[in-house]
Amino acid sequence: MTQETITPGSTPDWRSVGAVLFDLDGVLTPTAEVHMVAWGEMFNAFLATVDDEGADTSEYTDADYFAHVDGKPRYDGVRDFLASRGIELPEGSADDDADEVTVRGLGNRKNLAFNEVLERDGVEPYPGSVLLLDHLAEIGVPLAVVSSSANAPAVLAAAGIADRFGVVVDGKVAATDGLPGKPAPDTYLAGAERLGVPSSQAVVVEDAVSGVRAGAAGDFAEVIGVDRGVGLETLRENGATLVCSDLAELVPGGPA
Ligand SMILES: O=P(O)(O)OC[C@H]1O[C@@H](O)[C@H](O)[C@@H](O)[C@@H]1O
Repeated sequence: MTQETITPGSTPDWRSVGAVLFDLDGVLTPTAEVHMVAWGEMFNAFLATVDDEGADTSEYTDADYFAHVDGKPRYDGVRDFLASRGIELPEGSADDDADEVTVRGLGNRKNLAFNEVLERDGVEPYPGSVLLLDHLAEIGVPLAVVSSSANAPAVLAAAGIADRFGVVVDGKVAATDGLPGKPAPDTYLAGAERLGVPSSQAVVVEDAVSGVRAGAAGDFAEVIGVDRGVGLETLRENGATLVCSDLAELVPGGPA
């Protein structure tokens, strides 16, 4: 795979693509921002309670999100961030109540905050992403969503785009089927397989470092990185073969 940046007039040849596998949060909907706020509130409240000289309890920032949490399954994000600060908690169980101080308890706490915002504010898809979905539907390319989030079906429904995808591999599907989360390629490979398309003919579209790594670890035709804050260079360095700032740039004849 070679690396390119979208330039005016150079869009992928979508008619030769077997399928497109989209990440959701930050690619189709601006919900990465909702996740970021919910994680920040939860982690900073938690860090304020940590009394351990060996732990780094300085403020959790967006840089922590991009480095340790973005794109990963919920509890992997908690575990990886805590490890970066020298903090280890018991795992807990998936149905821990959100008050318990465990990896799962903290993840559940954040999930309550995320769902509160989703219910209160709703969500609109990125207009540029809808333009690309429209184009791909018009030329008949099979589409899947491959998201680490267990909330993906609720977000797709709230954004009014659920019916555009033949397959959704979300955090719950991955847990049920025992699929390792991003940065492992397994959820993307499962998306292609469920659409009945060889992965080598499928394109991955991602905004997170863990996600472009997942794409690069599979044998996909292309890994497109969309920069929503991670940075074009970082996306490239981690395996994106093509980078852009908005999916409208990938629509033939669209804004470049
Ligand atoms: O907690 P959820 O909704 O299952 O989501 C897990 C992760 O899903 C990813 O899609 C998001 O990029 C992350 O921010 C989020 O933490």
